[in-house]
Amino acid sequence: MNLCFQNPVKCGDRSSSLFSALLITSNYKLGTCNLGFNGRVSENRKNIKPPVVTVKSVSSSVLGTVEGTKRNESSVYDAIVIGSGIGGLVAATQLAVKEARVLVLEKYLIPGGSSGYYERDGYTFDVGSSVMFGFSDKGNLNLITQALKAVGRKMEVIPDPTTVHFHLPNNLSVRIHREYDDFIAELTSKFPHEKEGILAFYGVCWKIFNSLNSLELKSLEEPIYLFGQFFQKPLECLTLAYYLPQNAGAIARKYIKDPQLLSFIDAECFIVSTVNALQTPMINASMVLCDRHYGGINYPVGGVGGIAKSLAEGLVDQGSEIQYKANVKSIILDDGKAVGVRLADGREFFAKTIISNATRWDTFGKLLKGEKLPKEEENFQKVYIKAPSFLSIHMGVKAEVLPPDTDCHHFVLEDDWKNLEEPYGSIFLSIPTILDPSLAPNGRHILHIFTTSSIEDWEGLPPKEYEAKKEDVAARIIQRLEKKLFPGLSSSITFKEVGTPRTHRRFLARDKGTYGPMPRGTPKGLLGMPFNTTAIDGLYCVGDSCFPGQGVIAVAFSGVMCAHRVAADIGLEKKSRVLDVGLLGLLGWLRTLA
Ligand SMILES: NC(=O)c1ccc[n+]([C@@H]2O[C@H](COP(=O)([O-])OP(=O)(O)OC[C@H]3O[C@@H](n4cnc5c(N)ncnc54)[C@H](O)[C@@H]3O)[C@@H](O)[C@H]2O)c1
Ligand SMILES: CC(C)=CCC/C(C)=C/C=C/C(C)=C/C=C/C(C)=C/C=C/C=C(C)/C=C/C=C(C)/C=C/C=C(\C)CCC=C(C)C
Repeated sequence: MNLCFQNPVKCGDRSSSLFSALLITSNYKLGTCNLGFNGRVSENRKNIKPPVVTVKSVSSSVLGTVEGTKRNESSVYDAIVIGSGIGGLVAATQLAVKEARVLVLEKYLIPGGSSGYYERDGYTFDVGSSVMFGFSDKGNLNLITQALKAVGRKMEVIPDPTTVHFHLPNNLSVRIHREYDDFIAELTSKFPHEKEGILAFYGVCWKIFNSLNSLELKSLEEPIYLFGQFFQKPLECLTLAYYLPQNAGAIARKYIKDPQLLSFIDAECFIVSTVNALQTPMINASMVLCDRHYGGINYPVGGVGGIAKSLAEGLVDQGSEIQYKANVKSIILDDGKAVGVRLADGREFFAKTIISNATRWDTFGKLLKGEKLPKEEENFQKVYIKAPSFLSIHMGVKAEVLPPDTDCHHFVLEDDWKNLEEPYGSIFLSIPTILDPSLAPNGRHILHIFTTSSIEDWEGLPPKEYEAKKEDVAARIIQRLEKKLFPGLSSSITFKEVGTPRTHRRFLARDKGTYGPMPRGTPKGLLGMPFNTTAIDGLYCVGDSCFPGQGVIAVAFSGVMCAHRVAADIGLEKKSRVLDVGLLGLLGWLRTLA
């Protein structure tokens, strides 16, 4: 079966033929899905009409001056966002509430990217993760809740009592309880001789988390804000600066000696970073290892896809726009500055700033193809490689196959710790219907199973062999779960779709279907991770190939940071040119040390 990710209706034609057919090459009105110029729009923007772009020639050079393309004031947006993943949507909505005029261009039919959804046979499947950090009503780090609130949205959520149930070698079984004390009690019962080490390691995580939670989160590339935070919260900022270049594994080894416990901490890190603890930045580890107990993991009623839908609606309420089936093929440069984008169907749009939610590899390798790769991007690609993609199995099963009290999320690594980072070595499993039964027909559960897999394993196969291989690999993964967790699983399946790295590449437009950036060696914590500005004037990146990396809450933070930096650059926030030059230079230099 060919998996058609995310399509909420049916497996549809994702080509731009519809738009190509509609394309008129001169003086055409740009149709948008929704042009709701209502909401909090300033006086001088209230009467803005849908923009009219006069296009004399759609074949102007992507690399040089945009000859033959006339841009009038009203056709120029404050920002164009390429892609509507959570990173792109948060950047767009945060700018829109600052009264910027934003246009989001999404290749697919619905918003959300990896955080989208699709519906089949009465099931609503989350495309990606169902584990939502940052979705509580507490503190400063609930970035998903805050992003929705900024555009007047709130989703009903269901608290998850157990973040993950680990099933590990030597029959080590650990549940990550919502209550921190319950989790510590369970872990120390398995490793009583390491009680002090456990408390010390997770204690450092809390120190970092509490520092993060005390800050107002904005762009670390904007000096007025950053110096302001250092002035108001010097201890917390110094704590964060101290841990910025450090990794979780090295800190764990200061306190913990038991090799099996250290492997458990590797697994804790692997599920959020796809690498072991020695390669996982301590700030990121602290964020997830504590937020799950502080705000807790909360699942949105109706599925994860509702987050992106709500953000997209909120964006339109603010007077900005989103267009679907809008496949950006290139970024238009004018005298070295990013000024617009060109779509696969030939349409062009212009803006003061361009924000790419495509990965940095796609942005610089495809959307700016032919341009010399800037030094900063070369450095990024030296330090980070593309993490493998996933093989995903979305299934509907008869409810009775799950024992009572089954947890929602599981991580399975059966026999050998060495397999943790191997392709197909470990298995992630989410059963969101444990929390929200409305996602499946009565008497059924959803099982979303995923395991790391590389595109190289799936390329060059004729269609029949590709289909057969999908079935074969999926059957073996299902058998492993049947053996470890749910006897009778194979015979209880009522629906099954299998996606491969090729599916991820096709539907999420991510180079090699990558899950995100992964350090080539041992990184210096987060030091080498680029922020949002790029070497191209007017071009910004957002999403998981920006600081702080993979994860829905992480890309939400990158969206918040990006919006703040862009707002400062287009005059919607305070900025100091002199301080900017100093800070951006310093950060660029620090990255070269990573
Ligand atoms: N890849 C996965 O399987 C997976 C699974 C679970 C969670 N996640 C997490 O989701 C997060 C990713 O969020 P994100 O915001 O960085 O991005 P994203 O990949 O979720 O979204 C990017 C969006 O940009 C669109 N896009 C890309 N190129 C385009 C183009 N040229 N023109 C128009 N649209 C284009 C895509 O269709 C997609 O909707 C990461 O944190 C990742 O860890 C990923
Ligand atoms: C600048 C300089 C130099 C200095 C300064 C200092 C300072 C002030 C600093 C600051 C910093 C900051 C603020 C930072 C921040 C950070 C953050 C927010 C981070 C975050 C992070 C997050 C993350 C990483 C997340 C992630 C997550 C994830 C990935 C998830 C996933 C999940 C999954 C996959 C699921 C699983 C499942 C199963 C098991 C089934």
